[in-house]
Amino acid sequence: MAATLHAFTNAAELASSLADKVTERLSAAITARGVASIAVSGGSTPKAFFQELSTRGLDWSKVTVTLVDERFVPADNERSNHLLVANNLLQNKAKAARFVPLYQKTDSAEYAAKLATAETKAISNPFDVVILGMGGDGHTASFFPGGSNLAAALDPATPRGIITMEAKGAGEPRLTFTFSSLQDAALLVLHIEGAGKKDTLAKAEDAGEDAEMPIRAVLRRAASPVEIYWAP
Ligand SMILES: O=C(O)[C@H](O)[C@@H](O)[C@H](O)[C@H](O)COP(=O)(O)O
Repeated sequence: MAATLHAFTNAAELASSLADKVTERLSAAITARGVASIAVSGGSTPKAFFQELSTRGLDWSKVTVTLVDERFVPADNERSNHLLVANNLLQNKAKAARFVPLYQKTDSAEYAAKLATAETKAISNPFDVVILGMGGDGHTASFFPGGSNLAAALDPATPRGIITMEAKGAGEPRLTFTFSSLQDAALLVLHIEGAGKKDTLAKAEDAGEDAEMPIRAVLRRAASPVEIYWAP
């Protein structure tokens, strides 16, 4: 499906525009179905956007927020995406939203993935909004090049749900929604910032295997149009 680039002068302008777009989509879902869902990525890029979105006026009590992926660490660990979202998105008006974590206090990431799949099954699918990030190596979600479950994660036949991923550069074991869970969101966004990520995107848009730069699976095979939000 096609990708559209939305380029902004600076990160603040991008954050405000993306917050408006997401608010519009979530509000439309609430009007249509009475509920809305959004899955967001972690990392450093989305902080300003989360803070902007947290101030927007919509019926947050009807919104379920979850994560595209999570590090297998508890929510009080500084590497936790849950902590990032709690501190930057689930505040102000967005405090009223329901949050569904991926991390589960279990002995293994595999068992946590099983529990998280059951926990997240009830969230509307497709998602109303998915916000993806991208690493400099072309990973997105926890679809890392060389990842332990990369083929399964990117396989459109893999059922919706959470699987584990281990990879060099990923740090702890990861819990990630599969490609099939994310690729048909009503609003599918790739949020990247900086010249380096723009270069990575250009490389990803070139020929090559999806497995080499997993963001390619989204750019090439997502059922939904990919809205790329970029600022220098
Ligand atoms: O858990 C994570 O780290 C994210 O889900 C991951 O996919 C992130 O979006 C990219 O690694 C980009 O991270 P930055 O925004 O920090 O560059």
